[in-house]
Amino acid sequence: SPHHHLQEEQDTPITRFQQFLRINTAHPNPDYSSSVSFLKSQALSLNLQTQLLEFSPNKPLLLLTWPGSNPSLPSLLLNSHLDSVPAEPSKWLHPPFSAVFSAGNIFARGAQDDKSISLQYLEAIRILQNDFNFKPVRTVHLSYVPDEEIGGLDGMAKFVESQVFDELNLGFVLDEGQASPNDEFRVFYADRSPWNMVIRALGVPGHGSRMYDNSAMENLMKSIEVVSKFRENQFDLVKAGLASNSEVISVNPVYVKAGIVSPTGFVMNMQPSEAEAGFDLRLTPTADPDILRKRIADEWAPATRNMTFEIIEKGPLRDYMGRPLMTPTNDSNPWWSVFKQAITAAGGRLSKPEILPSTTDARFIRQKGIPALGFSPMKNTPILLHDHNEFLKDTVYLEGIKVYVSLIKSLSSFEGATSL
Ligand SMILES: CSCC[C@H](NC=O)C(=O)O
Ligand SMILES: [Zn+2]
Ligand SMILES: [Zn+2]
Repeated sequence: SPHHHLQEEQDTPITRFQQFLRINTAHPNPDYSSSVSFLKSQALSLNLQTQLLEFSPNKPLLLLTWPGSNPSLPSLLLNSHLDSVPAEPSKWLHPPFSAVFSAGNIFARGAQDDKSISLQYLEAIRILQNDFNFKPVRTVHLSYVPDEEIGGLDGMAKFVESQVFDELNLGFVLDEGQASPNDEFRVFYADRSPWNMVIRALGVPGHGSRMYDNSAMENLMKSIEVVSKFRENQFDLVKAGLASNSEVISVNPVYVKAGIVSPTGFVMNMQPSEAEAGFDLRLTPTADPDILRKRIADEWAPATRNMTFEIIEKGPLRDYMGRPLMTPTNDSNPWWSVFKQAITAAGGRLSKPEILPSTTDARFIRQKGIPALGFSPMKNTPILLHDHNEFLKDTVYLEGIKVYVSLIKSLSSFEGATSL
């Protein structure tokens, strides 16, 4: 239709957002090269410097730079990730990488997490250049990193250890947050840290009809009961209003694996000699990892019941000084008041700073001792990251750009001392 034709011809913040969302960045094969080309062309139109880094084969990291008038001051970094979690198209109203515009909402995997901020940063810079003729004092960098959704080990974790990163001389970093269902923006000063835990049981095999002690399944089920009790105690704190969701340690079972399998299915009359279960654990920044490990060894997977366990720590728990990975949100952090004032100046209100229930690449930045806040300006928006039918409203997206105009303006022209 002519109308459709007209829409395709337009180049607006919304059509640029749709174009970016149409790149299939889902794991396990995110199309990094198309995303990088798209972002590079945007960067060129803004006269930003571009640097393509590659810390792992075929996992590019795009670094953009808007030089400040006083490059000796610590710089600002606006970070986002290039990749997305997968989607199940059959469970969506619209194909997840079609970026369909429907009743004001743009539907796509990545609309909230986190392609919105990837482009809002750039759109804000476009406005600052074109409408305000603004020139930053501090240099502003933008990083587009691979692999955040699978732990960041080939992305941000390697970037922060590089010489390029050191030479950025970063003073403050903004990374992604989560949507806010109410009228206040949310801001995150810490992440919970993930542990992948597998517990395994060995036990006495035997005929499916026999009752005896110490089968692998019995041993595993006893453990699952103990873990469930711990989970319930943590969750009770939340339900009683004594802690928020992200202020307790979460543990959730994600798989169980056992049974003797034949080509026709599970053998029903044999009790297996091995069984295992996997759990997603999230530790609060101040949780004591040694105490938790001891609890796991003593109570969740006791050797006395032929149990073993394995923990894979997905990233750091402490910074180089041994401190929990938390960015101060008080007067000890000069960036905090600049951040807060910039939100107010944009007409926004902030809710009390929170710990993020999930995990982002900001933990690698905080580990280096650099202050970082998680922030995605999406208010009056349902929290749909990793969910079906992820969407963002056009007006929310556009208002977010204005918030970043204010933030980039304030943070990059702040000339006070900033060492924490
Ligand atoms: C093991 S690190 C995984 C990071 C991931 N980040 C976003 O969802 C998360 O699960 O929180
Ligand atoms: Zn994300
Ligand atoms: Zn995510």
